[in-house]
This record gives sequence, C-alpha cells and structure tokens, in this order.
Amino acid sequence: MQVNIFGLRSCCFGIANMILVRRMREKLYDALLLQDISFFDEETVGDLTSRLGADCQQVSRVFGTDLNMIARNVVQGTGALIYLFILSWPLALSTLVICSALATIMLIHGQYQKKAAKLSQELTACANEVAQETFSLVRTVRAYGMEKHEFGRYIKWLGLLSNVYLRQSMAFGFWSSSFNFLYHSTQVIAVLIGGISIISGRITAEQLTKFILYSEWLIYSTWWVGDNWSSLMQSIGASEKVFLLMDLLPSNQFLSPGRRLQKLEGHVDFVNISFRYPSRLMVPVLRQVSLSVHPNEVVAIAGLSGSGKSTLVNLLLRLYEPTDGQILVDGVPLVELDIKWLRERIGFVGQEPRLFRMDVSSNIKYGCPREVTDEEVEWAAKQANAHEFILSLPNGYGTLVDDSLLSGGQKQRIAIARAILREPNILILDEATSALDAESEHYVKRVLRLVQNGSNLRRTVIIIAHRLSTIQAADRIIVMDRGRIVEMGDHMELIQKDGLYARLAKRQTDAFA
Ligand SMILES: Nc1ncnc2c1ncn2[C@@H]1O[C@H](COP(=O)(O)OP(=O)(O)OP(=O)(O)O)[C@@H](O)[C@H]1O
Repeated sequence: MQVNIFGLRSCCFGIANMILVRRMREKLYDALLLQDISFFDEETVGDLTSRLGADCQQVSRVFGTDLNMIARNVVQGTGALIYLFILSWPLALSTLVICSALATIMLIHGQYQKKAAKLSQELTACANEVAQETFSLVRTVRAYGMEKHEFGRYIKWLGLLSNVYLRQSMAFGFWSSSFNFLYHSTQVIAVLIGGISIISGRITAEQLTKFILYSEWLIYSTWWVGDNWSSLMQSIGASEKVFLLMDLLPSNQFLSPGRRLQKLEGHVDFVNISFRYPSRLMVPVLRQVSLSVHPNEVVAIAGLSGSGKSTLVNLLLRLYEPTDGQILVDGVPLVELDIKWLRERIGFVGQEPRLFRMDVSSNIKYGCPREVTDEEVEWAAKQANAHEFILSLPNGYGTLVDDSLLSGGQKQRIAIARAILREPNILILDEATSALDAESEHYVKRVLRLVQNGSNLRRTVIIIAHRLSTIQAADRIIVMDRGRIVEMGDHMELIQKDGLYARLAKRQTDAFA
C-alpha cells in the first residue's frame, strides 16, 4: 500500500513536471519569436536554444521535487526538535548548535551552487554556439583545414565547464564531510553528556536511547533540507534567465492590430530616414535618406558594399525601426499599418538563400496567404527559371530540400518563385542575382521586363544588385554611398554623369572583359 501510494505520488509529480516543462517551453518560444529582430543581434543562438531545453527542466524540478522535500523535512525536523527539548533541554541545545552550524554551511553551499549553475549554463551555451556554428559552416571549416582549431575552441569551453563541475563536486564533498563530522559529533556528545546524566540519575537509559534516535532524525532532516536547498539554488541559478526571457513583452508591431488599407498601391516614401543598428549604436548606417518609390515603378539600388542598401529594405519590412524619420506606404506611416497584412503583400528574396527542410513545393508555398494549386506553384517556378532543375531532382517538387542538395543559385531561384507566387504588390529582391549564373540572370531580367511591361503583372519592385547589368533596365537607379543617396537617374543618365555609378559600371565592364 505504502509503495503504491508513493508510486502514485511520484507519477503525479512526473506528469505535473512534464506539463510544466511543456508550458514553459511554449511560453519561452512564444516570447522569443515575438521579439524585435534586433534582439537576436545581441543574444547568442546557443544560449537561446539551451534555455529552450535544459533550463526549463531545471525550473520544473524546483516545483516538482525540491520545494516539496524541503517542506517535508522542515516539518519532520521541527517535530523531532520539540520532542528533544521535552526529553532533555541541555542535550537538545547541543544538538541545535550542531544543526545551526550545518544550516550555515548549507546556506553558503546553496549560494555557491546557485552561482555555479548560472555559470555552467552560460558556458554550455557558449559551447553549443561553437558546435552549431562549426556544423553549419562545416564546408568552410573543411576547405580551410580548421577542424583542429574548431575542436580547440569547443574544448576550451568544455574545459571551463568541467572546471565549474569540478568545483561544484568539491563543494559538495566539503558539504557532505561536514555533515558526517557534525553527525558523529552529535552522537559522541549525546553519549558523553547522556552517560553523565544517567549516572547522576537525571535521565534514564530509555530516554537517552530515544534522544539519540530523535537527534539522528533531526540531523538527517537538516541534511535533507540542505541537500534540497543546494539543488533548489542550482535550479534558481539556472532558471533566472528563463524567467527573464519569459517576461519579455512582444515587439510593438505584434501588440497593436494596425490599419489595413482597401488596396495596396505600392507607393513607398522614405522621409529623412536615419538609422543605427541597436547593437552598434555608435555607427550611423543611414543618414537622412529621402526617397519616393512610385506604384509599379522598378527601382534599383546600387552602391558599394556596406553602403546601407539592405538596411533600407530591412526598414521597409519593419525588421528594424528607423532611428529618425518615417516610412510611408501609400501615404500611411508604416507604424500604423497592420504589419502582417503588409508583409502578406510584399514578396522578399533575401541575400542568403536558405531554405526550410521541407519539400520543394512547400518551400515555394511558404508564407503564401492563400490556398495555391500545384499548377500555380509550377507557374511561379517557371517564372523564376527553376522548373527545369526541380523536375530533374529525384522526386521533382516532392524532393526534400537539403542544404547540400541544391546550389546557391538553385536555392535563390526557389526563393524567387516563392516571392512571385504570392503575387505581391511590392517585390523586393535583395542581391537576388548574386548567386545566379549568367543564364539565370537573363531570366531574372526577363521577369523584371515582364513586371515592367505586362499590364496585369505590374507592381512596385525594389531590386538591389551588385551586378549592374541586372539593373540597367530599371526605371530608376538609386546610388548609395556610406548611408546616403548620392546619385539618382536611369542607366544612361548616370553613365553620362560620370560619378560613382559610372565608375562602378566601368569597373565591372573591365572585370568581365
Ligand atoms: N544586424 C546588424 N547589426 C549591426 N550592424 C549591421 C547589421 N547589419 C548590417 N550592419 C552594418 O550596417 C552597414 C550597412 O549594411 P548593409 O547590409 O545595409 O549594406 P549593403 O549596402 O547592403 O552591403 P552589401 O552590398 O555588402 O550587402 C554595414 O556597415 C554593416 O556592417
């Protein structure tokens, strides 16, 4: 019966813990997912993933086991102490002094374990970060023969981690031996003082036996409280950051629903935009940029690397908020619009063509706000010059995308197909042709021409490209230099101007000659 009840209770604790861990992970995932992008510029991936995993388990232990054990042993110990005082107060006092010494060591040990747990979580996160980075860049590591170096980086963090564990074990050893020493001292004192008391007739032998039993009970209760206390402190130390992250408020853009317009024309105004990345507040990235993009206009942004081209589109996607100035979409400030509604109407192809680990078709459909047929998926793939190579894959559109299966250019064409499929009112191509070969670039140019000439396909396009040959046909080319717009016009006008654009164009012609 006893076993059954104990088993049932453990089972209940197990289930409660499981539910708690699940709820905490959900809440943490939610809190992280709804953060500003700038939050992820400052937090390490390894740290966040380890918080999502092990730390939640630590927190649940606090509620599931440690608190329960502490409460139980405090009640037991207090009962034993009262009984000891009834039996013999001088003996009880000496036991109490020893228990107080044990409690003091327990508090110090608990504080130490709290700090050590926090540190070990941080070091685990750093080690995870190195491992994650190495495996995601394994080709670069191989190509440069840096396996040993990366192993060394990983080992360094593991070394620090094992030092913390070693010190934790030593602290535990000290705490255990103090317990043993003090426990045996109680018995020696009890036998000595108790023996004298029996000889002088103040207590009986039966009372002394009871006393020794109860003092053992008291001291063991103190030990259990101490043991659970240090494990509680460990859990608290490891979970401080979890609670901090769980308390994060969602980004402003998810808090208010915002306005939905009847139709998005695709008029974009950047008005006196200045911007610094929150993680590098000292460096101005955009300085008083003003630019109007008209509905259905194809605007290309060119300029040297690091001049702020991608940052400008990041602000239009509201991944970051401008430090100064404002962005208007169809005359409405971006901050007033329903961001989900707006993003559904924007097609975006980013610089790094990374796909999800799902089949090709699902990758193309990803984020499409409406139901799409297989024919529509194929249509989008054809527009992006991806249909042919997709058909040559083992399972065609059903092939599971693996990072090593597709080339950079192929991944980029799938990303273009994804953007085209949602028939966006604003199409943003950031460096979309950088990884494409000359033939594919020709097809992208064809898409741009289609967008420009086909009456039902017209839309606002913002294209950033290093290959100036891709953007020659744009209605307008904006040239940026160190966060400012320095030139504006069509290809011929800019060439005649003989400024930065002309120099870049000449440099590229010379390079390809
Ligand atoms: N997340 C970030 N945090 C801090 N600084 C950043 C971040 N992203 C970009 N920067 C910095 O902002 C500046 C402009 O970067 P941006 O990517 O907008 O330039 P770009 O003109 O698009 O360059 P490229 O043509 O090489 O892509 C650079 O100096 C870059 O180092």
